[in-house]
Amino acid sequence: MTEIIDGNEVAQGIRDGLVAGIDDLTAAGTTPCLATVLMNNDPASQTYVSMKHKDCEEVGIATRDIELDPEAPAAELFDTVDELNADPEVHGILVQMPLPDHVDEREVLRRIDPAKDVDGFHPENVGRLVAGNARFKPCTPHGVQKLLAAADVETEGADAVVVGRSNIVGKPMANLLIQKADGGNATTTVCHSRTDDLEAKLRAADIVIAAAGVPEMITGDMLSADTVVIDVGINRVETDEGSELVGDVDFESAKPKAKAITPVPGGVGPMTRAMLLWNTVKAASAESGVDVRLP
Ligand SMILES: Nc1nc2c(c(=O)[nH]1)N[C@@H](CN(C=O)c1ccc(C(=O)N[C@@H](CCC(=O)O)C(=O)O)cc1)CN2
Repeated sequence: MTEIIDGNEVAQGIRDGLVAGIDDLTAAGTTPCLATVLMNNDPASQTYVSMKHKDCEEVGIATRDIELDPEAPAAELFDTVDELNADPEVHGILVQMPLPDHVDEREVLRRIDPAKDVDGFHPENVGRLVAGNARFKPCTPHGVQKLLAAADVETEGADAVVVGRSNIVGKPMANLLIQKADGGNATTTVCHSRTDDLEAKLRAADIVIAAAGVPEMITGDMLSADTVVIDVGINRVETDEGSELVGDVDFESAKPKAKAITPVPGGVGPMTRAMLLWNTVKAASAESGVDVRLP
């Protein structure tokens, strides 16, 4: 019987597991605080940011909610980041992606204080992750690791295939899977739009992480029996009945082939949010010197 890995349930467990540490930090005079900066009018981004704030409120993390006009000059965003970097009450800074075309994303990410970079996208933090000494693991791949662990999926010795090579998911995911650490030690192949014979690579995989951003591109006939399938894609598509969210995996055809599979929605998305809280608590703990146990 195929296991459906419930991301909402695993994320709730992470949030519950953070509360004691947040209470300890707050009692010691440091309430963890996440600042989000939104500079686009995309309804999906607005939803994600408001969900992040709601999650923070549930566990006792304070928030700052900054919205900038998408047409404002890039300097306004840089100034905002500088102010948040200098604010001792802010422990985590998240600039919601995507940014408007006139803003250089790399320049923004370089500007965030690496100790407050709870997305883990600053070059210093990317370098630390690659070197096996991560400060903040990027939230989506970290969430995938937690989902695999919750489903008792052994990565050590497994053949893992990551489909997608983005800086946010594909590259850090592959790096985590090859680390000499829990949730790593997998033999990892990264596939992308120029990969020859993707199907052969997928059929040879024990674990498939789909993060290509192409709706339902991976179908059941491309998979071997008993593959673990983690679907990172979150694509809004139009249907006769309106619009719906689908993953990069065609869930209905993949489910009977898979040993375990994540749904969309309710799979990786909630974990991305939960691991953002995790990183914010880690940042507050490091800044205050108060050690807390992280779930
Ligand atoms: N600064 C960042 N920007 C973006 C990131 C990121 O990690 N950091 N990732 C993505 C989007 N993302 C986070 O912001 C994100 C996507 C989806 C969800 C989520 O909870 N999805 C739900 C469905 C929500 C809905 O109903 O629309 C689910 O899958 O169940 C959370 C976060 C791009 N930008």
